[in-house]
Amino acid sequence: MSTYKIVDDAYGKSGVKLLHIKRNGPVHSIRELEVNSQLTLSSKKDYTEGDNSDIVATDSQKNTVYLLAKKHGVNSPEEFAIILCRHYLSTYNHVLKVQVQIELYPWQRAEIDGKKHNHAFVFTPVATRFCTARMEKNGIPTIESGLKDLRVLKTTQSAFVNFVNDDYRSLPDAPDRVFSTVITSRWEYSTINVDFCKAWNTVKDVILSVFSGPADKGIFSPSVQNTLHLTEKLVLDSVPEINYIEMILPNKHYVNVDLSKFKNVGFAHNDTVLQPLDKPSGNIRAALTRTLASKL
Ligand SMILES: O=c1[nH]c(=O)c2[nH]c(=O)[nH]c2[nH]1
Repeated sequence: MSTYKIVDDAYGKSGVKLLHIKRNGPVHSIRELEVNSQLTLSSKKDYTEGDNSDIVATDSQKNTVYLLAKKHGVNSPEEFAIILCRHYLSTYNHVLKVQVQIELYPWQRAEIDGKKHNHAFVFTPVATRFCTARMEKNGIPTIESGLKDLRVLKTTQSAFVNFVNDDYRSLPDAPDRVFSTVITSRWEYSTINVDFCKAWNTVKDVILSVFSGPADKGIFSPSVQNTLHLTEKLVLDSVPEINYIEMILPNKHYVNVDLSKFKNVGFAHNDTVLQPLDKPSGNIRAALTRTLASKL
């Protein structure tokens, strides 16, 4: 007869959306979040016996998100995720493990005639910020943060040459090409004593500066791989509380259009016309971690 063991289980509510408004006199600040909480219980009788007596309903988890936002406010998404983890573990003896994922909507304070507005905001999707907090009974929370959908493009200072030249190659060397990608990155903190908003902005700024270089001259990239690695190195150098970072860079191709057949159409300018390709894209990924000696 076969015997079985449940090896991985968690349940919760995903897509709990909330807008938190903090009023400081006439100056209002907002956080719009989407929260996903997942609990793992000590007993599996809900799965095996159909006994619901230990289940903190996913509907109650939704209520908890709203109630704790009202009670504690929402500072950074990371801090709010930790508040939720601690709440479940301290309120329910039989909750063994909690994972809270939060996505932050990219609202920015509006600027009117160069002045920051008291209570108007603009949706500015430069990049989406997200985080995950994980905590076990009697443990300490671990935090990972990240960004996604950061789409960038530069028109020069990128090359791709000297790669494998064999019967399968058709791509010519490209000493000067367009470099465009949609950046996803996630990183792990070695501590929760971090200014999470400052750290997130530092990572975003490092990513943009290694990709772009100085405003007038730019910075040369010999490959997506090398730019990815230099970015991760500078992130670990810039934020000591981060001990691991991973980046995924799809290489969004912009290909030449062959206009050589159109001999009778004159071109007054030496402009470039390229065709953006949706698919396929390259897909370059790597993670960088501190070696033991350099950990905090
Ligand atoms: O930066 C690049 N890395 C690659 O691995 C690769 N492969 C490719 O076709 N173009 C590029 N560009």
